[in-house]
Amino acid sequence: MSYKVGIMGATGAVGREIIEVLHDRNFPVEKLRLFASVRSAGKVMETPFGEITIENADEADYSEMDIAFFAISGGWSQENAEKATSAGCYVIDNSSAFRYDDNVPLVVPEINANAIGDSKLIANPNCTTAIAAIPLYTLHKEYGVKKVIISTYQATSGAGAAGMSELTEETRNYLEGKEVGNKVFAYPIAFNAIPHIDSFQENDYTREEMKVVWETRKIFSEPDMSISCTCVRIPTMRVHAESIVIETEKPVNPADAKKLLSSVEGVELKDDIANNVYPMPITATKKYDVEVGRIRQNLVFGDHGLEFFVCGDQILKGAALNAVQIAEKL
Ligand SMILES: NC(=O)C1=CN([C@@H]2O[C@H](COP(=O)(O)OP(=O)(O)OC[C@H]3O[C@@H](n4cnc5c(N)ncnc54)[C@H](OP(=O)(O)O)[C@@H]3O)[C@@H](O)[C@H]2O)C=CC1
Ligand SMILES: N[C@@H](CC(=O)OP(=O)(O)O)C(=O)O
Repeated sequence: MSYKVGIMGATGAVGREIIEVLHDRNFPVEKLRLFASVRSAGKVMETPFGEITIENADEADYSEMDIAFFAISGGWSQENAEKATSAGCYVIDNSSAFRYDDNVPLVVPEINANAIGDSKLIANPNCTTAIAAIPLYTLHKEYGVKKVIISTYQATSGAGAAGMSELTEETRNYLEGKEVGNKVFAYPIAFNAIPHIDSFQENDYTREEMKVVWETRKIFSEPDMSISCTCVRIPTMRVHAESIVIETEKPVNPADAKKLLSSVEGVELKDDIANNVYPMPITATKKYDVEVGRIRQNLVFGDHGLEFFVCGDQILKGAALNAVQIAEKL
């Protein structure tokens, strides 16, 4: 069995990576179609599947596709998902448009693949959420996680291809002594750290921070889990890093937690401080597994608390890889 696959937003940071992951994982593709805006329509893209001419996403005929990966924007997904699913096409949506809809499964396959059921529309989680999810869920199952506090260090590619270009251009401007500006980010990103990702909410958290709360609860089926997050943009190209503190129901110790996490699919334990081994964006880049390390007993919660650091390629596990894993489950 092989499938007719469409990628909507194929020229973007996530779309490009979906093409690579489909090829790398030998997804059974009968025909691959690439779609983007009218600006890109007609251009030819080099892919591991050969040269493919980009089509206008607004004119897609979904009856010609079995699965469509949506990687454009929330608004575009809102406008087009129904058209696709009613034509019999499965939609795996990378945007936040449907994640909080009770009728749409929000899936990290290693955790809640069974939530897919017979839904034609499946939401892919926020990247910060997806990267923390597997180590957190593993510890939750074993020790019962009562409270979670996360601080993030998020890469510019989280803001798409334009975010990466702004980092490169503004770093060059800075080093050449030229005026430094900003369009994608709220302030110049070069040599900076900006505690502001997505819009501010009524409770003074940002929407990115609240996504971690809402989505973790939904994926874990734990509607009351106590979670708080601070999201910060830093001048890296890709990979989101997260410092995570948990309080647990049962006593927990770092040695047992390391042993547990070392056996989990999707996690690479990088924890050997004697040899300076720990997670970092430069080692986690283009890696499917999320790196986990710096695991230690938390000083505040004592033997009922852990503190650790994760680094995950947010274009992969936070978007393209997770989306393709959902397609594999389908
Ligand atoms: N970057 C990340 O780490 C993550 C992103 N996501 C989500 O994935 C989606 C895509 O993000 P990302 O790849 O980063 O974004 P990019 O800005 O890098 O890419 C956007 C893509 O959408 C296309 N596009 C833009 N406007 C339109 C339009 N009006 N009609 C049709 N196509 C259009 C672009 O085509 P063209 O080149 O022709 O302009 C491009 O292919 C978003 O919903 C984002 O929130 C989710 C998790 C992580
Ligand atoms: N907001 C994330 C990336 C992203 O697109 O997330 P979402 O799919 O939840 O909008 C970041 O900027 O790092």
